[in-house]
Amino acid sequence: MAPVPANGAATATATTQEIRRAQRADGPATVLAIGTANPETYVSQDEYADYYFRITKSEHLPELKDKLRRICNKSGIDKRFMYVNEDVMEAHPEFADRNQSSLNARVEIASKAVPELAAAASAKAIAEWGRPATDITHLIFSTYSGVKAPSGDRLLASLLGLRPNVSRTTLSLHGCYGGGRALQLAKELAENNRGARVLVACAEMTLIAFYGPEVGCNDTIVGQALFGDGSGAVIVGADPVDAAGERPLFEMAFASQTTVPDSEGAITMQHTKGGMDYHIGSGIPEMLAGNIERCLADAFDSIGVAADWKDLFWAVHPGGRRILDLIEEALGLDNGAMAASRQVLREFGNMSGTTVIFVLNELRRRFKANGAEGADWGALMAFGPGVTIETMLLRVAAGLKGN
Ligand SMILES: CC(C)(COP(=O)(O)OP(=O)(O)OC[C@H]1O[C@@H](n2cnc3c(N)ncnc32)[C@H](O)[C@@H]1OP(=O)(O)O)[C@@H](O)C(=O)NCCC(=O)NCCSC(=O)/C=C/c1ccc(O)cc1
Repeated sequence: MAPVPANGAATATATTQEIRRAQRADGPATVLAIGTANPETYVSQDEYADYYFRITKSEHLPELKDKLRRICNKSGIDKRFMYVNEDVMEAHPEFADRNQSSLNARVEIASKAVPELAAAASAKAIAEWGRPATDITHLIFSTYSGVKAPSGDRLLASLLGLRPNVSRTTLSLHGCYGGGRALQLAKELAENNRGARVLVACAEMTLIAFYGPEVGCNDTIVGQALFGDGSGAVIVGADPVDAAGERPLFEMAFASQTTVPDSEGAITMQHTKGGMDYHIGSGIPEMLAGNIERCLADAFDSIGVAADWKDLFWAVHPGGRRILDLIEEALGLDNGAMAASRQVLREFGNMSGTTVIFVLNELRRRFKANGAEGADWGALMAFGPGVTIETMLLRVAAGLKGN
């Protein structure tokens, strides 16, 4: 057997197994940096019902406006950032009516604006990471907000000045679990490619699914009360290089995906000539609360760690206030356990797959403020169409300990 040098490079006579072993990282994937971005304009939740019915010229539907106001009041949201504003609606009045053809115009705008928003979040993550953008080896871009080919990952790579042989992947239509999916793939890439540095960028804009209210379509009212725009970026890599200033924030210990049986119709998304249609079933909070403990227990069993839910930190996708309430209840947690998720929901709303990265960022901020005292294991959970539940077990890493 030919020896493999200490730097991991295989010699010319090495076996394929030795080459394979040399390609793998030694340690687990870690989160090395996080960045977030939002469009410039935001709307306060108190004013949203008046604003939305005005810009979609729907004042003739006062009952629906009252319903939207009722849901906004119970949403746990203070404000949301959105690309769509009065100027966009002036320029594209057809966006208000989903029975008119508008998909082309939406995709035209989104195919530039969404990668630009992703570039803003990614640039912040790269600056925090401290290494040149050309050291990024893999890019995973997740969005459903208007896709065409060549896909947004190509534009994003060129906006950031990534190297020509960066290995790019776009994920689409994963809805609110896109961030969880992208992070799991980043973990696999980082652990299977020694030295890999994976940029995960998620960006969503409600532009693709923004239209006026319709009698009989309560999904639109619920969506209008909850969804916002944002982008989150994470740099993932194993075996952090101290000399390059890399300081790991979280270790990614385990990741899994679960599909809830008989749930196909519960959350759906589909492109139509008038944008993207979506359906949000009324029992989603109950469905998630009824399935989440099994996912967590299976994940911890897989790695042989006995966990008490009360001792974990939580990065749960805030799909809606009631989802957080029911999950906390199902797991027997205190009302403060999901404070990071609730804060992100309050400040930004539900930004689909991007939201969980904002929650991770908020957790990091909180840990930095208290030196990560007492924290060790945590769970990141994201949900979306399928119904799909993404679970990732995290561990606080060196970069969060001490101030
Ligand atoms: C904040 C909510 C919406 C309301 O709070 P509540 O404590 O349940 O309050 P109420 O029980 O008093 O309900 C208020 C109103 O909301 C209505 N409602 C309550 N969920 C529903 C319901 N899924 N249907 C249709 N009426 C409802 C409910 O019927 C009621 O109507 P009304 O009696 O006329 O006042 C709460 O139910 C909540 O957090 N629900 C979870 C929402 C949810 O499932 N989110 C996860 C899915 S997210 C997703 O699929 C994303 C897709 C997406 C797609 C496109 C994008 O651009 C971005 C994203």
